[in-house]
Amino acid sequence: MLEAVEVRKSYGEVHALDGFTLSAHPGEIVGLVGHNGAGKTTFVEIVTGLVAQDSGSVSICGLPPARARGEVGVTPQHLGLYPSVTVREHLQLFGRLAGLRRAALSAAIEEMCDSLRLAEIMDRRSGVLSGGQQRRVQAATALIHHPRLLMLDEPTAGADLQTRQAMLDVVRARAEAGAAVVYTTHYLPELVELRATIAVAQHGRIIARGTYDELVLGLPGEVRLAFEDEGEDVAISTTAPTQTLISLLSSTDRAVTAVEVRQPSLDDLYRSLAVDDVSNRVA
Ligand SMILES: Nc1ncnc2c1ncn2[C@@H]1O[C@H](COP(=O)(O)OP(=O)(O)OP(=O)(O)O)[C@@H](O)[C@H]1O
Repeated sequence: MLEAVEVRKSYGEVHALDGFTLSAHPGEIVGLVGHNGAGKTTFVEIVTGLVAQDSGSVSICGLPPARARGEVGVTPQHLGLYPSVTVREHLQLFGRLAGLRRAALSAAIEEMCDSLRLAEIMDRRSGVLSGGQQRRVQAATALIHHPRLLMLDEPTAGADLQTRQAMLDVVRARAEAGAAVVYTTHYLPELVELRATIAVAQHGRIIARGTYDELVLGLPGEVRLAFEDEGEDVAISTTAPTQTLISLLSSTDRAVTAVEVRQPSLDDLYRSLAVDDVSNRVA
């Protein structure tokens, strides 16, 4: 579905992509993660045909990005809606651009209205919507034509719990229906919920690729206990936080006032891969 091999893109001396190789298969959700400046958005821009790579190849359903636009749905990181245009008009516009007409267009608008909970805002102009509502509209414009490849660049940034859940549900449903999805995020629990595979980007290349179990399971999380007495809190780094908590609770006589269980996070993953937080390598 999506095959990108050794893609390079520089802006002056900044190597935004420096041999970026990634594929996504039908039905697969690839969680693309990495520190700020790792090259995620640049990759999304190249796959969606907004930016041309300097070298390397990108193919979508066997076609280069410029000829595969109809196969791709994209939610850019920065919202790109027309402030004076209503939600309904956005969906009509994007649906028509994708070739939907009459009954098929109406059915697609209805589907987006239901799955992304847009009913109450359909006739409001996008400029007056909240950030989370705008995120849902943006997602609807990307999904309306059932593209075979979804490029979703931090689609839940700033979204509340309800919006996030609606978005995750619809993305998972699209993957189950056979779409390939590239989903960038800074939030690991979303990828767990999406049952995504994970690709870690650093300095414009993918440095680790695998399932959650392969990359994250087994990394240490943390258990913390606070006590009623004046004694110190206990904090233990452990690969089995829940079991550790149970055994700590059953082995102490002190009165516990608070417990905290932290599962491994993306930062733990980056640490395990020795990913540094420095932006880009410069020539
Ligand atoms: N149009 C541009 N002109 C100049 N430099 C750019 C441009 N677009 C991206 N860059 C640079 O390329 C590098 C990669 O940026 P990119 O936005 O792809 O990172 P990212 O992984 O998406 O980061 P974030 O998590 O912050 O969104 C950064 O150093 C950025 O400053």
